[in-house]
Formats: sequence, structure tokens, C-alpha cells
Amino acid sequence: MEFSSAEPFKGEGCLSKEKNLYITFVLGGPGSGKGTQCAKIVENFGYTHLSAGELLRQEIASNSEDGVMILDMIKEGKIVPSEVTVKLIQKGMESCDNGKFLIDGFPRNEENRTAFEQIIGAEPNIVLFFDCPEEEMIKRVLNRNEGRVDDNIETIRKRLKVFAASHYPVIDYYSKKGKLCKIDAIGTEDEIFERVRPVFAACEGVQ
Ligand SMILES: Nc1ncnc2c1ncn2[C@@H]1O[C@H](COP(=O)(O)OP(=O)(O)OP(=O)(O)O)[C@@H](O)[C@H]1O
Ligand SMILES: O=c1ccn([C@@H]2O[C@H](COP(=O)(O)O)[C@@H](O)[C@H]2O)c(=O)[nH]1
Ligand SMILES: [Mg+2]
Repeated sequence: MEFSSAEPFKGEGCLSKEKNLYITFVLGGPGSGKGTQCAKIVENFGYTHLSAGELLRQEIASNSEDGVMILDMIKEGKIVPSEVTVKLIQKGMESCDNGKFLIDGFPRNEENRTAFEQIIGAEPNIVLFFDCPEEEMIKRVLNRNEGRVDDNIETIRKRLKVFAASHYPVIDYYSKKGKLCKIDAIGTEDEIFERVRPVFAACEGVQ
């Protein structure tokens, strides 16, 4: 485990002027268990969970202007333009009194990361990275059964390729800043949560 940053972020963005922000980015490949573990963190530590993928799926469902473009990108496993995603995250953060956020599945590449910093004016305190072998991720996604348009073997392969090609620079960036907490994502959901729990328990005292 290599993280140090439990202090609230007080940056220049509109959000950070209004409240202390405790931001955790939750990263990992498709099916690595991000959403599952976020639900447990919410339950135990009272964070607000914002899944970037879920915000994009809600945008499709609301028939918004960007909906068709987003659907096309998701079907191909491609990364939606940063500005679109960051604006949705910003809206989610602004609509919440709580300043403790889990931002799940974002940033997916360096451009996402810098867009968040510019638009939101804040950085994460902690970055969780769920480290899971590809074969396990494929098995989990194919068993998920939630009717997602991208939960098929063809799109999963594309998502894994995009993940492998774009996430390392982000992970590396936060590792160098001492913010990365890599979690072994093999085991039962409860076993994995026992690896996650100490990260948040350590922050409780300073919030
Ligand atoms: N430790 C685990 N062992 C077995 N199955 C798991 C485990 N954790 C999660 N799952 C299951 O695997 C599937 C994928 O998990 P989850 O949706 O949390 O992944 P994710 O990282 O959010 O994926 P995506 O990036 O595609 O949204 C779900 O059906 C979930 O119930
Ligand atoms: O920041 C993001 C998050 C997601 N996407 C697109 O959505 C799908 C599904 O994301 P999940 O995190 O698995 O729910 C992803 O493959 C991308 O196409 C995105 O573009 N940017
Ligand atoms: Mg998810």
C-alpha cells in the first residue's frame, strides 16, 4: 500500500471553494469489482458513489443531445470525450451536500485526468486500483447479467485493449504522487473489502 494523502483538498475550482472535498478515484479493468466494492465503501464509510459509466448510461437513457454519440462509444468500448464525462461528474458532485466522493471508472486516460483537474479544480486524495487478471475480469463480466450493451465477449475484448493501452500512465502518475493504493482483486467480495477497509479507516480520523 502506498498512499499518504488524507488531507481534504482545497483547490481553486467552484466545488472546492464551497466544501472540503475528499475524492477517491476507483480504477481497475472491466469487471475488476469497482462497483461492488464502492457499494461496500458507501455502506461503511458514507461516501457518495459516482460511477462515470453509470452517469453516461443515464445520459443515454435520458435521450440527451450526446446520447447517441455516447452509446456508439460504449458499444465500441471507446472512451467518451473528457469534457462530456467531466461535466456529468461535476453535476453529480454539485448536487450533493456530502463532499466525500468515490469516482468510479474515471479517469481512464491522461486526458481524462487533466480535464478533471482543470474543470473541477481538485485532485483525488486517494486512488484505489483493483488489480485483477484478464481471464477473471472476462468471467465476471460475462456472468454479470445486467443487460449492458457492452457485456459481450466482442466488446469486452475491445474494453480490455483500451484499458491496457490507456490506464498505466494514470496509475503511474498517482503512484509517483504517493496516492496509489493497489488492491489485489482476487478473492471473495468480502475478502477484498477487508483489503479496502483499512484505506478508509485510516482517513476517518482526519475527516
Ligand atoms: N470478488 C468477486 N468475485 C466474484 N465475482 C465478483 C467479485 N466482485 C464482483 N463480482 C461480480 O463481478 C461482476 C462485475 O463486478 P462489478 O460490476 O463490481 O465490476 P466493475 O469493475 O464495476 O466493472 P465495469 O467496469 O464493467 O463496470 C458483477 O456481476 C459482480 O457481482
Ligand atoms: O470515464 C468514463 C467511463 C466510462 N466510459 C465508457 O463507458 C463504458 C462503461 O464504463 P464502466 O466503467 O465499465 O461502467 C466504458 O467502456 C466506456 O465506453 C467512458 O468513456 N469514460
Ligand atoms: Mg462498474
